[in-house]
Amino acid sequence: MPNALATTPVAVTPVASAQSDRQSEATTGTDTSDRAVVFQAKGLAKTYDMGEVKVNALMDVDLTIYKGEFIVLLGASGSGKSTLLNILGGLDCPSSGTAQFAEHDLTHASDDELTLYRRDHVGFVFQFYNLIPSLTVRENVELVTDIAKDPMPAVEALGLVGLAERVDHFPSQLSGGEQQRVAIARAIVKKPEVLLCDEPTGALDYQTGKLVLEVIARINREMGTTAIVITHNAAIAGMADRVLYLSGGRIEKMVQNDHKVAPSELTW
Ligand SMILES: Nc1ncnc2c1ncn2[C@@H]1O[C@H](COP(=O)(O)OP(=O)(O)OP(=O)(O)O)[C@@H](O)[C@H]1O
Repeated sequence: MPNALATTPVAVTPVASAQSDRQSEATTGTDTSDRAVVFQAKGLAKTYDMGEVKVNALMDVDLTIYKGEFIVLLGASGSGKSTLLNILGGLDCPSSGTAQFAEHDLTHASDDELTLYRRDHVGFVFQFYNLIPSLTVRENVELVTDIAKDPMPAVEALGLVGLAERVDHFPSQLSGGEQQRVAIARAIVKKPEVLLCDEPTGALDYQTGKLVLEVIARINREMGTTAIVITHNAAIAGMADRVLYLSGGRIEKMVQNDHKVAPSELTW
């Protein structure tokens, strides 16, 4: 089987991209033409076929995401946010349309190719931290450094999330916010190009949620990691470069923020 991820070159022309991007650029006057494209989706659709019932989770999504952007995905429950994130992260495949990561074709990739794609390029953070309770904080992060191509030391990643002093503790000895920061360290230790976060503050209180958002913003700012964050909290939109509003499986609106707000300044 051809290695679609490794071999499919794609001529990407950012300005001639999605209608919704043109709408965003027209609205904000932002010129993104000189920036590298990380993700490009065209006519993306996902239908879950449940026999008699078909669920159109995603429809007609055109989207271009640029290197280093901080994107927030907002939308009602069931609007397709996780479906879109999962396709971009190689956890799911579209029913039609195309999705590209840089020069890699995600649409026709095999399971093995998607596994390699996720391993080499993507860091995931979910609402629940999924740490292994019997391993220390350092060992949880080293699970990734053991298989990654060019990781940073686990302790360095834990330093970036402010947990250098806690490396020999077990998850049960940490608060929820600290465990989520370990999960972020585990996601970024392999220096992924993209960090995909599905409701990373969903299980956290106000102050702890802000701390976790600060960490994600710092990774985005200091490592240049493209970040896409799903949230139900509209206040978080203020920290994004660009906000995508999903409704009924479609991108309803995109808004470019002229000024980003630091998470510490957000209120809700
Ligand atoms: N594996 C699946 N099988 C069938 N339907 C699914 C599946 N996954 C998602 N869906 C449906 O697709 C639609 C979009 O779901 P998705 O999880 O992407 O929404 P969401 O915006 O992330 O919602 P939430 O904010 O509640 O997490 C929903 O109607 C959902 O029920």
